[in-house]
Amino acid sequence: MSPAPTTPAARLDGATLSFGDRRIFDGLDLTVEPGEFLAVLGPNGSGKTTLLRTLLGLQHLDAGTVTVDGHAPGRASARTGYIPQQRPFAPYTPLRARDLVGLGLDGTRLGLRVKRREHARRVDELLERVGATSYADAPVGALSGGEQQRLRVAQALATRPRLLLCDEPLLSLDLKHQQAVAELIDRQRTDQGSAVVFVTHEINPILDHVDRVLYLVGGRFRLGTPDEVLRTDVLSDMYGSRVEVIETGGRLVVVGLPDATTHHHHDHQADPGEED
Ligand SMILES: Nc1ncnc2c1ncn2[C@@H]1O[C@H](COP(=O)(O)OP(=O)(O)OP(=O)(O)O)[C@@H](O)[C@H]1O
Repeated sequence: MSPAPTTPAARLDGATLSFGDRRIFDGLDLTVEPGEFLAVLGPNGSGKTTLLRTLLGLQHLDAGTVTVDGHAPGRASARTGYIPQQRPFAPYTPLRARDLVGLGLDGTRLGLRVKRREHARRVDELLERVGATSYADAPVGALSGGEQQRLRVAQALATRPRLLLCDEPLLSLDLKHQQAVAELIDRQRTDQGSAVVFVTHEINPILDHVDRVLYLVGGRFRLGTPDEVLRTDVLSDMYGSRVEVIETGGRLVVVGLPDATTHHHHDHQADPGEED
């Protein structure tokens, strides 16, 4: 049974969460419509990954509600695709490219388990979709970062998710691969109406695809189109100091961000498969 077309892909109502005395979300309301591309921006530690974990059902809120495609998030795993932050595979990882993509199908619930031939056909289709057919049988550890990332996209698309959660999927890719991976993700929403929630530090590679931006800073948020949010007055207000947004050659450059907001990573990765 497919849900009514108006069911939001994801919805947070009054989401409130603190870790100790650190407020991450305070009355966050967010509705992501099917087919919408939402970029999530903000400095280190502002709660971007925590937002994805909330939508995966891995992080409980102190108050407020969350639904994914109209259901509690933990119950929506087949409706949710997840591209985790990029960690390169170890050189001798005993998986071929096609095995990795197949894991995206195997992870679904028992009743949905597909027959072997259908499984192989679907893996081939996914490999082709991300342009990975030529290295389908290569060991994943031997592939370049960009090739590995294409496979992760294919894996996340395996269940034709209603909601695609992406945690900095362009990190450490060169410009060409950034564009290619961004386009693959974007195609999923235009072809199949998936909503995309895309965490990033760098808006420019996806600026052409983005419908709205959620900007998180210190427990506060702003939500709107890139033009509404990525502005000198809005960001200066959020950071509480002068931050300038300059547009140059179709790119947005943000100048004057406080020091603590330079790039850096946490390593609390989640495997949504564990929840099933
Ligand atoms: N389970 C947890 N327990 C305690 N603190 C946590 C937990 N999960 C996250 N935090 C803290 O909450 C804050 C937000 O973390 P989160 O990883 O969501 O930030 P982020 O915006 O994704 O940051 P980055 O850009 O550095 O990846 C951080 O200060 C982090 O240390």
